[in-house]
Amino acid sequence: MAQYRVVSGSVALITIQNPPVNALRAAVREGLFNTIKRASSDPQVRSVVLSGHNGTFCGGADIKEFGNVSLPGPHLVEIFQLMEDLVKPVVAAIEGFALGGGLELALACHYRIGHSKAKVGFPEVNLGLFPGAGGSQRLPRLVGVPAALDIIITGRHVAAGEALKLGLLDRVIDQNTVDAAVTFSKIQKCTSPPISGKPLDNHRLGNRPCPPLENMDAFFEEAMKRVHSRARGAVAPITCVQAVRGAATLPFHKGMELEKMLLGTLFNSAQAQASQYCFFAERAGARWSMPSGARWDTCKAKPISTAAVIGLGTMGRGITVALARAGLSVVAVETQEHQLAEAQRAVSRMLKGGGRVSYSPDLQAAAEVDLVVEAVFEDMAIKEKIFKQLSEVCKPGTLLTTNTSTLDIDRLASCTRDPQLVVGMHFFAPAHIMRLLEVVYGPRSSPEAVATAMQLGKRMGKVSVAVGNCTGFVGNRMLKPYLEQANFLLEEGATPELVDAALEEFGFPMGVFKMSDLSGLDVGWRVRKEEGLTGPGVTAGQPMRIRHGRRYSPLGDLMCEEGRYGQKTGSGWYLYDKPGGRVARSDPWLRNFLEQYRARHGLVARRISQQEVLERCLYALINEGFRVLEDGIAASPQNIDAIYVFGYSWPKHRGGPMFYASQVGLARVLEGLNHYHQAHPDVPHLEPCSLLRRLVASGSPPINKWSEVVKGHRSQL
Ligand SMILES: CC/C=C\C/C=C/C(=O)SCCNC(=O)CCNC(=O)[C@H](O)C(C)(C)COP(=O)(O)OP(=O)(O)OC[C@H]1O[C@@H](n2cnc3c(N)ncnc32)[C@H](O)[C@@H]1OP(=O)(O)O
Repeated sequence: MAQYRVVSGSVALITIQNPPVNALRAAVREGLFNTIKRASSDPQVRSVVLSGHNGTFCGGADIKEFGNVSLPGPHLVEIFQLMEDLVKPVVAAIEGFALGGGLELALACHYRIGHSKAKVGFPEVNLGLFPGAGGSQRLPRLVGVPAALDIIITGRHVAAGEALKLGLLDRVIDQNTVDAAVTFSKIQKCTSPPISGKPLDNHRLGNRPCPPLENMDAFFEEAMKRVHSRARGAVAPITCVQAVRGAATLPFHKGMELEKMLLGTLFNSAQAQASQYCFFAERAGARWSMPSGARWDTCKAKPISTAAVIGLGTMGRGITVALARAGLSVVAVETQEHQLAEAQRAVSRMLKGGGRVSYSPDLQAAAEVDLVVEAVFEDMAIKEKIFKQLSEVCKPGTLLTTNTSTLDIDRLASCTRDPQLVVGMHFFAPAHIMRLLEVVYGPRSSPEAVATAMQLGKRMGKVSVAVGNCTGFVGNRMLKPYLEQANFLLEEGATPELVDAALEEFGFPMGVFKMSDLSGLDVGWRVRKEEGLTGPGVTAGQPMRIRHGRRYSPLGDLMCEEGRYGQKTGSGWYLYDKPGGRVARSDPWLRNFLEQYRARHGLVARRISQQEVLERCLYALINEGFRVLEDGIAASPQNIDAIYVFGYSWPKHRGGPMFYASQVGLARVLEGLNHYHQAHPDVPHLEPCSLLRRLVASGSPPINKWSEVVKGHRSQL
């Protein structure tokens, strides 16, 4: 766990060994504690080098241990103090990553030498924590308060070059880092009078004062304001500011006491648990499986080096950029000449002149590629035609994928020669930025096709989740009842402002109505027309607020009929200063419109609380999530949560909808749904799904045990 060797005659080389990232689990902490003591008392040893096995220094504390009430083995703070106090120079040899507790370990060393490709950082804030093993106190003393606060609050990875400039690293080298650190440590020994300890004092960060900061009060006030407005209810970023303020104002030992107290408030908090759950949910998608039993570890991906993107609207352009950035050679096809020229300019701008992209107005240009992503207009007839053509044009074995967000993958597959080569690759806008990729398999998609799309997602840096084929797949299927509830709430007396405020306070960056204005109200309108819910498909005399015997809200359709498509037309649920404007203002027209609508339909507006908004919107969405599990469309609640956190901006500190349901308590969610369904019996989305009932009847097991209940439940359906 921590290997000890004496090298070069007098250097104790301590190597952390805990693959894959050398996380500091109990046995590693034990090993570090013992080897530091050994180096201290070994008369042959004059200096110490600390390194990580297999090219990674240390990925920090072991997140898997965090569920424990008290962590076993020696505490990191104790180990780091022992190391800092050592009277022999200690040098960190940093290759790969030094993150979280790994960077705190390096800060407790007297010197830090990094490889030019190394990355350091404090990502704890993403786990609902902050650097609570001395990092919040030592980093500001080394690099100053503003730089330290930025690193701690953002959780970003700092490249070696920047770390050198900040003074976080003493040297950056391109050669073998351990060898360089060994040589460096011996020089320190030669220039330092032996064993007195005094010459190292300036390198013990705990002994140093924080570099002074002018206008400190104003600086921290401003920082706190910024964090409050961005944190959207997350507590960890606020604690980061409090801890760094402690470093700037208190002596080290007092700062450490404050750090301990603050960490105590976060460590087992609901937000920390939710954020840490997200860490593992993000990675769980890679271990995909299909109902056929095909799995990630038994299916091989096809090699892909060339791709074609068909259709260069906003999505197609983003997809082209994402593929090119992943190193593929891309043919971008758009039949409309003016759109092609515009897309070429936009893609070049985004790629800043890099990437291998060629452009063509002709589908024939896709003849030789390994994979196609179709990203044309969301219209089944057009897509079917393109898939037929692609099937004739492309070389045998080309994977044909579609970016459709709702349409039937299997229907598209049936237009092709090789339906097993067809899968969905559902990107999220903007496609070159948003992390999520839903990889949708149809009943005939081959495991190899799924493996290839998943592998490509990984190359693009996406969080890829394999899901089954149904209308809307996982994400949009669950979104439908959420949007529906928001519209019903408007009918009953709420305003877009009230609904959005509740959701934004919950932690979404944008409420549902601001989000609809951003994406364009016409998108859903077109889908509803295709589904025959509105437009010419609706039979004359059909009541406006009922479809297929269920409650229906035509509000979105009426807005579109008024030409209010959202930001793009300058008005939607809100008013904007111009078409394309971004700042939403309340619109008196809308208030009037809603009043008239309610009067026309005999609806009496009532006061609606934020709690009702949250419960109806979120519980309806969660209920559909249980149906998705029940139908086997998603393989696990973790997959659903990853989709929501990385594709729909569900707040990470709430852990995704299914995790949130487990935190609220399944019985309470069930009770809420029962209550709202009784009040609205014509809304099937509010009727609790049978899997939820069964989970509650099974005693509401923790989320990692749901799969057993799901299996039993599905076998009986
Ligand atoms: C008690 C004291 C309290 C506070 C002080 C200290 C707190 C901390 O240190 S919290 C931990 C801070 N560190 C991190 O947040 C780093 C987390 N890891 C990563 O960001 C990445 O893993 C990486 C950048 C280090 C490497 O990325 P990559 O090469 O893409 O690998 P993976 O992310 O797929 O990870 C591989 C494998 O390792 C598991 N893992 C990674 N880090 C940890 C960890 N710190 N603890 C436990 N497990 C870790 C990860 O889950 C992957 O395994 P699975 O595929 O099985 O999930």
